[in-house]
Amino acid sequence: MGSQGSGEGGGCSRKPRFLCLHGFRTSGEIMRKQVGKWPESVLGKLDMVYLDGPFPAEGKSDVDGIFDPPYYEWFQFNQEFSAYTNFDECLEYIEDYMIKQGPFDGLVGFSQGAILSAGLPGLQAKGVALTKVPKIKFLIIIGGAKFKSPEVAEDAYSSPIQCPSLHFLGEMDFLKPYGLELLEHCVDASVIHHPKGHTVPRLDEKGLDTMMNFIDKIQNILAEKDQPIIKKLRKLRKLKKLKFCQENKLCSQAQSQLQSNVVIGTQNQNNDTCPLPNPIWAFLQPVLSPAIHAFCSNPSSAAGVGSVGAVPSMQNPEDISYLTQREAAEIDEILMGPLGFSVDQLMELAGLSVATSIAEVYKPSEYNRVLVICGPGNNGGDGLVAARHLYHFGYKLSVCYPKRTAKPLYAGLVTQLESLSVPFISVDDLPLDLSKDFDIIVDAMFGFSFHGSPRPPFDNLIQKLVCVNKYDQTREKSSVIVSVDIPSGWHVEGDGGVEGIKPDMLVSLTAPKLCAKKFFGPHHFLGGRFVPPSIADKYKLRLPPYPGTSMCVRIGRPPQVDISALRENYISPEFLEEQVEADPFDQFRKWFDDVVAAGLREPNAMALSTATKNGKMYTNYESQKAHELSENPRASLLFYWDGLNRQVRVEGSVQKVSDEESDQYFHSRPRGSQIGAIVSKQSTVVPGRHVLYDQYKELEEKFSDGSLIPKPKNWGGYRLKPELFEFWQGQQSRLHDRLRYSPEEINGQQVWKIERLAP
Ligand SMILES: NC(=O)C1=CN([C@@H]2O[C@H](COP(=O)(O)OP(=O)(O)OC[C@H]3O[C@@H](n4cnc5c(N)ncnc54)[C@H](O)[C@@H]3O)[C@@H](O)[C@H]2O)[C@@H](O)CC1
Ligand SMILES: [K+]
Repeated sequence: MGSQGSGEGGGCSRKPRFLCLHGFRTSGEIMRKQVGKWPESVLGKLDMVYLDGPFPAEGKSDVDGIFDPPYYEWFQFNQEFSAYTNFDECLEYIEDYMIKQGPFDGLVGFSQGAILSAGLPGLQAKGVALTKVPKIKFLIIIGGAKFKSPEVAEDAYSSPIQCPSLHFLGEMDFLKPYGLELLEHCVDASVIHHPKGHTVPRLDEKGLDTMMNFIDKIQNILAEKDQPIIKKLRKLRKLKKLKFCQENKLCSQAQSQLQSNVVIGTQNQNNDTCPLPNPIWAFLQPVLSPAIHAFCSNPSSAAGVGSVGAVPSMQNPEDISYLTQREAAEIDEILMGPLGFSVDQLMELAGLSVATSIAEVYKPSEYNRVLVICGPGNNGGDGLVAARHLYHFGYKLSVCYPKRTAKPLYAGLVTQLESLSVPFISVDDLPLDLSKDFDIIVDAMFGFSFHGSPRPPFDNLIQKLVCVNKYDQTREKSSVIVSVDIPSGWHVEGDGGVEGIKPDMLVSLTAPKLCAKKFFGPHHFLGGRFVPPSIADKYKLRLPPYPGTSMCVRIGRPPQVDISALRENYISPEFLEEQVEADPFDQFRKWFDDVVAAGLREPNAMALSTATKNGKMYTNYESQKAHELSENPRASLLFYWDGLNRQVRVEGSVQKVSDEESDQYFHSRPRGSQIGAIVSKQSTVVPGRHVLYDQYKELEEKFSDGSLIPKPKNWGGYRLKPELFEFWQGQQSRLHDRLRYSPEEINGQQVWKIERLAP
């Protein structure tokens, strides 16, 4: 009575298993043929089992002469379809089959089989049917509708259908209006529209795309459900990572800054990056002690104190969740309904994310003139907020907002911009070629509520943006287009190709929408850091974590760059001999204060470089620093402050500090760092991170009573006595400032000689 498909079970990559319920007075075999029109790329991904209805056809079949008998029916009904016969028997029959041949993940139904399939999850939830088999997780409904029997319908639709469902709606299908009613009742529905009538249609390109997305989605859900252990492990790993990072605060930014400079700072190796411990103040107060301490955990290797926490990023776009239009709107409703957010709040955060994403990629020194084009809805509101933040970040803003929304929120956003003297430009006053007047064009016209084709004046504005791409092909430095949430004019789910705007950057908000799969520009960012776990869980969102306190995170790989073309054109204030402090310690303190005031991370991070007697610098050998220092007790420290285009290099002689001093400093550090120093036998090979972590946990427990953590014997500090300073500041056209302070004796007095060096 049933006809098996190409099943295979077990494992996390198993195919979703569907029980297929055929149409009235047809059969499992006929349905197999009907569905057989779908390509192998679909059928090969599903395990379909075709079951015959329990009752032989009691009358003529519509497919008589088209498909061979026998024909079956699931239950019988009166003329109005309002009363059923043998319905309970039908339910029992299906349950019985599912017990014997299951488990099944979902149901595929056509016509009467579709009405039945779509009603079963509700009946199951009510405890009326399928009580002895696992919950139905997915539905594929072809030419379906709701039950007409009020009695059955009451049980079947007492709550919305929660499981993911895919609905086929035929333009010519007499059941289409009822199919739409059913659709309304489904919480997580995707739809394939087709031009045919009441039939199982072939899949056109668009339909195939929707089907593949649906299959992807259910496979992911199954993988999650089938892998609770892996999930737990992943969670555990995340937790461990978080904990470890919290206790080892050396920022990766400092690391990369240092690496990007001349001195390569590889922790534990010849050139160390280490946050300067508290005794830096000894250096900053030269009267007391003109020396720098570089504390290292192992005098035989002289290494840094922190650990480098990698900034998390989601490199593979395939690993990310994409939302349908419906899901995006639903999340919006949940956030602003039960979760208590207001639209102003979300808009502010969304707009800030857009501004920070832009600032991360396009520096105001190079891309200064920004035009924000705002649409009539919330996407336009995000644009207005982003414009305000960009203004404060140092960009020169203009806004085009042709269809203003008469709500206080929007009026407020406009007033805020007007008070900053940001010009509002009408569509007519925009130049023909936007790329002449603007470096960045922010497309905030339409977001996830866009439907159909753009109406005036947005049709023209979108056309203008399409032209920007064209004009710019001839220019050396092109203007860039940044789209907020969705490239305006694109269908939210990516249907119908992506003919229009081709943005350079897309900032997806909350989660990328399906159309973002077709974004191939160089910069895809995610913003809207307000999604609570309840939503992430409900929609099974897989999104990259935001690094640190950032409001945005890059999705996918950063664009490939031509390393030889990497060149920063620095803009810095004057740095003249006449203006600098006579004493390099004072000058250092001044710059250090600027760094602190600018809020740069880890201002005290530095690279320590040693040299052997013959002056050769080492970088990546097994740790030899202490050995080298004993051979040649000279070293150089490098402070690199990227945010201010500044760098200070200090050279001098190095001495070990007293054991008491090391001991005192060791115990001034957080207890986590103290334990970390014991655990890390610096520069020795470790079999895996877990070894360090386990030892760490063990010691943490041992010292959980607050007792004194003994300083490891081989842990101590070095003091560098500065003998030469070089202050560097990046300037335009690579005419950087370099001022060197070296000691000189004049009339028997030691003074600092200041000389400018060629860049
Ligand atoms: N949680 C969220 O989901 C958040 C969403 N936000 C933003 O809100 C956007 C969605 O906002 P809305 O729902 O207001 O919708 P949109 O901003 O996408 O656009 C809706 C407006 O566009 C008009 N429109 C639709 N199709 C059109 C067409 N073919 N021609 C001309 N006009 C058309 C509508 O009449 C309406 O005025 C998101 O994309 C995102 O940018 C953020 O503000 C905050 C958080
Ligand atoms: K947009």
